[in-house]
Amino acid sequence: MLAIQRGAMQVVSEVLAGRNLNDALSQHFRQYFRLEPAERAAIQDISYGTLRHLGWLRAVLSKLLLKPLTDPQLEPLLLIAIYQLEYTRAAPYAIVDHAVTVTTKIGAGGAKGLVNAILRNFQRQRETLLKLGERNEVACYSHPQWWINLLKKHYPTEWQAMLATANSHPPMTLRINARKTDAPAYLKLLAEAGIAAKWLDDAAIQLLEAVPVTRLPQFAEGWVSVQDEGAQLAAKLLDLQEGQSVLDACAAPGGKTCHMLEMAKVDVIAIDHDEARLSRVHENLSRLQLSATVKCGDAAKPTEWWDGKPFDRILADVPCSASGVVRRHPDIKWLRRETDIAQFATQQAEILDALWPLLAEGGKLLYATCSIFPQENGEQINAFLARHEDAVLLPLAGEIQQQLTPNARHDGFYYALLAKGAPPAR
Ligand SMILES: C[S@@+](CC[C@H](N)C(=O)[O-])C[C@H]1O[C@@H](n2cnc3c(N)ncnc32)[C@H](O)[C@@H]1O
Repeated sequence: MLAIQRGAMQVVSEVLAGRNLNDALSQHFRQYFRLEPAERAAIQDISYGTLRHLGWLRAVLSKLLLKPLTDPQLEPLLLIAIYQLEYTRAAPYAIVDHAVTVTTKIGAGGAKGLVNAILRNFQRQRETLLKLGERNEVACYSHPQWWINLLKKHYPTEWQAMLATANSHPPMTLRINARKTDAPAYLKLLAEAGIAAKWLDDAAIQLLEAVPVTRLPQFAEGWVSVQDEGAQLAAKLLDLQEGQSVLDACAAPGGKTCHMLEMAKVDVIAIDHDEARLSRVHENLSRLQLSATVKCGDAAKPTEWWDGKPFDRILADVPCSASGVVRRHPDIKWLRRETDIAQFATQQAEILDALWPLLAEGGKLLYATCSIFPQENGEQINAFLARHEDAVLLPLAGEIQQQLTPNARHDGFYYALLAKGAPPAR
């Protein structure tokens, strides 16, 4: 357990210093390449869990500390150890003993007694500490206060359920490649492989328990991809017709690009401004045996990459707060600042305004975010409609709500389908 605790401590410490959780984990696994798969999985689980429950864990720690910690490494070590004591099945004595040993290994041996005392006090005072959330919303919901306040304001009846969902484990959902098979046939393959699953809708199948993709039948052959059910709506809402030209303006890692190509014979240009992330688009296209034109470019500056031919369909899956997918990325809620929301909204408006002239008359643009904050969603689209007289907001097919809030089936998403017509005569 030493390598596990030390690893989780280092990863959580990096995130608390401002680093993205996935990057911190990948870097750790590159550096400690001899870790066993089970050790990697445990480091990942403890890091995710600690960040999921960070609000409560920090409240507990501050209650147990009589004075501030002098060594910055001790906070993440104590947080992950308290997380393990409360949420994992590891033996409590081993958690405490190993945390004390890690204290020495990281050169903080002088704090061994303190680490031991805090963890033992946690065990003794657990019942009282569990009640910390009664008077402290950050401890109760493990989200920053500004985030809780925004949800209370915009979702007065749903906010508590939304925060609870954001702290839960996300479902693993598959998208069946319609060019290779269909959902009923793939469900049979899953059953034969001993993987329990249920069919949600169209191409979406939810696994009852997450498995590594290498266990999925025909994954390498491109029969299936991992994609949330909410994300699978984008390609469906675009109403694609054979032969259309489609721009996917913020495409990486290519989940929606590939879904569009699986659904219809269309010509897709996939743009993203992040060269490194574009390699994932190439990988996905290649595994699924699909093809698109992939270009590195800034969606807000089309003159740098657009050949002047209007598109029939545009998908603007814009950068956003990602507040609808926090259960998949629990670092997000701690790394975001309230002021980031307005910055995202400005960036999104720039992208939308820059893409609108690229849409053919009669064409459709789908604006998408994985955010639950109205400033990036409904308010953004209302402001866009006020600026563009030739834009019309269309109802979504199948009476799908524009704002999807996260639930047991899908993550939080927002969709607005805009059609381009002539501006009204004056
Ligand atoms: C929500 S993700 C897109 C997910 C993708 N559509 C999918 O389904 O797999 C947003 C993407 O926008 C890209 N991005 C952000 N700002 C951009 C810009 N100005 N121009 C182009 N891409 C941008 C990011 O690099 C990121 O890959």
